[in-house]
Amino acid sequence: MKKLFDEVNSLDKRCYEEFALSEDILMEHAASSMASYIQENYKDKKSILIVCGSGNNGADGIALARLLFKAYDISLYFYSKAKSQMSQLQLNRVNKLGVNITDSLYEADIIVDCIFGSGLNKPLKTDAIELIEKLNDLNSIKIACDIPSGINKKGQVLSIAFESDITITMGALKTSLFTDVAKEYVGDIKVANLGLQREVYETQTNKYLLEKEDMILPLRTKKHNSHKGTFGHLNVIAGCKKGAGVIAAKAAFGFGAGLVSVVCHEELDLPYHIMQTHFLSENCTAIAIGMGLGKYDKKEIEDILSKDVPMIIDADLFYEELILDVLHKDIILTPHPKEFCALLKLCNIADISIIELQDNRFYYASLFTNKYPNVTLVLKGANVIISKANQVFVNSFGSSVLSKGGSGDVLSGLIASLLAQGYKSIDAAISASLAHTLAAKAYKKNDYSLIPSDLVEEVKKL
Ligand SMILES: NC(=O)C1=CN([C@@H]2O[C@H](COP(=O)(O)OP(=O)(O)OC[C@H]3O[C@@H](n4cnc5c(N)ncnc54)[C@H](OP(=O)(O)O)[C@@H]3O)[C@@H](O)[C@H]2O)[C@@H](O)CC1
Ligand SMILES: Nc1ncnc2c1ncn2[C@@H]1O[C@H](COP(=O)(O)OP(=O)(O)O)[C@@H](O)[C@H]1O
Ligand SMILES: [K+]
Repeated sequence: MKKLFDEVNSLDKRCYEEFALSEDILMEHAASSMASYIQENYKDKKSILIVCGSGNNGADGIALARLLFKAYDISLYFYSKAKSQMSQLQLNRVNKLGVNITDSLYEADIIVDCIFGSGLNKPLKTDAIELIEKLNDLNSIKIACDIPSGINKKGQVLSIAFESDITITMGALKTSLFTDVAKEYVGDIKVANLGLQREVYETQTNKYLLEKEDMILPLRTKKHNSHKGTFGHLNVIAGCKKGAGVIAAKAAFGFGAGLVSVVCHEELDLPYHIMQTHFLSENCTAIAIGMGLGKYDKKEIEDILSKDVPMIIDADLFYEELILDVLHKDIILTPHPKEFCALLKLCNIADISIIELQDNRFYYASLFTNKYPNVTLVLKGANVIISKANQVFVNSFGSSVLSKGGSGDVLSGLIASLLAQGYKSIDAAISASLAHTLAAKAYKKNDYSLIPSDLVEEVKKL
């Protein structure tokens, strides 16, 4: 996993104070990382338009113009006059070289957005909105310097933002690049070193971006003397919408649980390898409950929730007060944003709209897991936030391939399967979430066509 930071100003400050690096050195490395990236990846391209604002994000762009001068046909466009000390210094340097400064926006092969970076501190004015709109309409390769202009430090987009293909971010990865809203704009994210190796530049953090290597698949090869019970017995509680529980059960079986039973009073038409019971199995090693629950018998659900068995809770139960009785336990919750808003309200943490939540996902996820430190929260979305106590992990591998009914049930099944096989809650949540999104990534048919069973088939091949 890679470290994530809410801000890097303090990290830059440490470079000046502890390592005697100057702002000029840091900026030279920032610009030079962008120059190398462009030269390595776009050898065949000719023209580059660099669009600058008045602060140091603009200064990065002016320095980039100097570094690529003569290697490409470079033009600088100024949204506003160079104001910061560094941008004036950089401007002085390019003026001496004779870099072209233009007042027209044209479709260069590459556009580099250096209008606003971490200093965006107020809503965009109309002229900035119009500028970004025009840039977005151009059919160029689009690179954002540090962060696409229009995204603020919290990862919010108040009006519009630059739609980049690549964001080259300075020093370290920031949480603002991993909100659901930002995902529409950031493209591929690269990190530029600022004159120090990343491990030296970075300090401690409690937030991490998950990588493929963080997925630990159930390993059977070390368990030779095994039988089905070795790999756990999952009980999935089916409710009114029985399909949800059945999807979860199938996903769980495909992900390694030795036995999977669906608990339901009505007779179900299940595949032969999935069992049905009317009550919890004596030997069950994990429970999945909530998906498709609908109307239920309160006493029966209370009884199930009171069991001392690893448990994942999903969907309809986030609207029920019953859930308050188990939030002190080591359980996993997998709400989507609407369900999480309902849960926050039930817990008296906040009464907020989905928009407010989506604008502050990290904040509310942490508020919740700080209040309930034994719970592992999997807050679903374009970038899934997994949090326990004060630790936060982000899974950014998902895509709209997953925007289909039933995708969440597959995720619940995968998590439940790992719980049944003995994973700790946080490990089950991380590995299953990665398996879920990487399976979707591996799906090769048309984006729109995925059904839950396709996802399970891809999970089997990971
Ligand atoms: N620190 C370092 O060592 C390194 C920093 N680096 C780079 O510096 C960047 C941060 O630079 P920064 O702090 O100068 O801020 P930046 O993003 O250029 O914007 C500030 C300017 O924009 C203006 N402005 C703001 N909002 C506005 C609005 N809505 N509409 C209109 N104007 C608005 C604001 O105006 P003011 O608030 O003064 O009115 C000010 O003039 C960072 O992202 C990275 O690229 C790298 O080189 C690595 C080393
Ligand atoms: N655009 C997207 N990008 C990434 N992941 C997505 C996207 N849309 C949906 N997902 C994922 O798909 C799943 C949907 O879950 P949910 O809404 O609970 O579905 P359901 O209840 O119908 O099974 C979540 O894991 C979510 O993170
Ligand atoms: K920018």
